[in-house]
Amino acid sequence: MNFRISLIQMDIAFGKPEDNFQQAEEKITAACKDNCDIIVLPELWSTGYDLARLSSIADNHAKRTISFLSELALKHQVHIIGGSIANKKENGIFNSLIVIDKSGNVAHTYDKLHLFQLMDEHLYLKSGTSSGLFSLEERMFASMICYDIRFPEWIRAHTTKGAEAIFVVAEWPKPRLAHWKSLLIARAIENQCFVIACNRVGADPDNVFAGHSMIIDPWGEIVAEAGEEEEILTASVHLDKVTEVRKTIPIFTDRKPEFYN
Ligand SMILES: NC(=O)CCC(=O)C(=O)O
Repeated sequence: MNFRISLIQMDIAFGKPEDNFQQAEEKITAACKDNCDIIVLPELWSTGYDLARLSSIADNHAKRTISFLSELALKHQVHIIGGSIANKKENGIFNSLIVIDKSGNVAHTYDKLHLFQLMDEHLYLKSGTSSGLFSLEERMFASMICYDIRFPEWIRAHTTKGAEAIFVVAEWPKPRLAHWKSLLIARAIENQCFVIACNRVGADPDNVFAGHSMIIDPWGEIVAEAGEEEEILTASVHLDKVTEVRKTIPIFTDRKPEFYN
C-alpha cells in the first residue's frame, strides 16, 4: 500500500493563532492540489512556544482545531496529522497531537509524554498518559512529538505493537540539527519502519528552528528532505518496504526482551 504524504514545513507566528490558522489553511489547500493522501503539520503550529500566554491562547478542548481540520479533511478527502496544539483541559494544558481522517472524524489524539525542560515545557504543560498508536486505512502508525524521539524504548513500545510508520511533529532548534537527523535515522533503522518527521522553520524570541523535515525509509535511507525555508515536502511511502526489510534482517523475531530489564 502506498501513501502520498505532504509535510507542511512552515514558520509559526509567535502567539498569534489567527495568523497561524490562516496560513495553515492556505498551505493545506496548496498541498492538496498535489493529490496527497496524508498531510502533516508541525508541533504547536497554532501558538508556537508562547508558553507564558498559553492560558489565554490555548485551544479549549481542541474544539477550534478539530472543527477547522475536520472541515479541511472532508473537503479535500485527505487524512491530516494535525501537528500538535496547546490543548486546554480541566486538569491543565497539554501538547496534543490530533489526527483527523478523510471523513472528517477524529481518528486519534496523543498528548506529549516527555516534556522538554530546556524549552520550559514542564513549567507550563502537563505530561500525557495516552499511547501514540493509531490506524488509518487499516494500517498501524505511531505519533510522536519532538523530544519523544530521544526515547527509543517509547518508540519501540509502538513498533512491537505493529506500527509501520512513525509520524513525528516538531519544533526542533537549529543548534541540535545533527541530533535531529541522527535520531530520526536511528529510529527508522532500529525499528525498521518509516519515519515521517515535520519540523518548523523560522525563529521565536528564544530559538531558531532547523527545518529539515524528512521522510526516512525502513532501511534508514532518506526518501525526501526539506531545506531551511518554508516548504511543502511531498513523497510517496510504500509500506511494503517495511515487510521486506523486516524479512531481510528479522530483528522483531530475534530480539530477547526477557534479558532487557
Ligand atoms: N520541542 C521539543 O521537544 C524540542 C526537543 C529538542 O530540541 C531536543 O533537543 O530534544
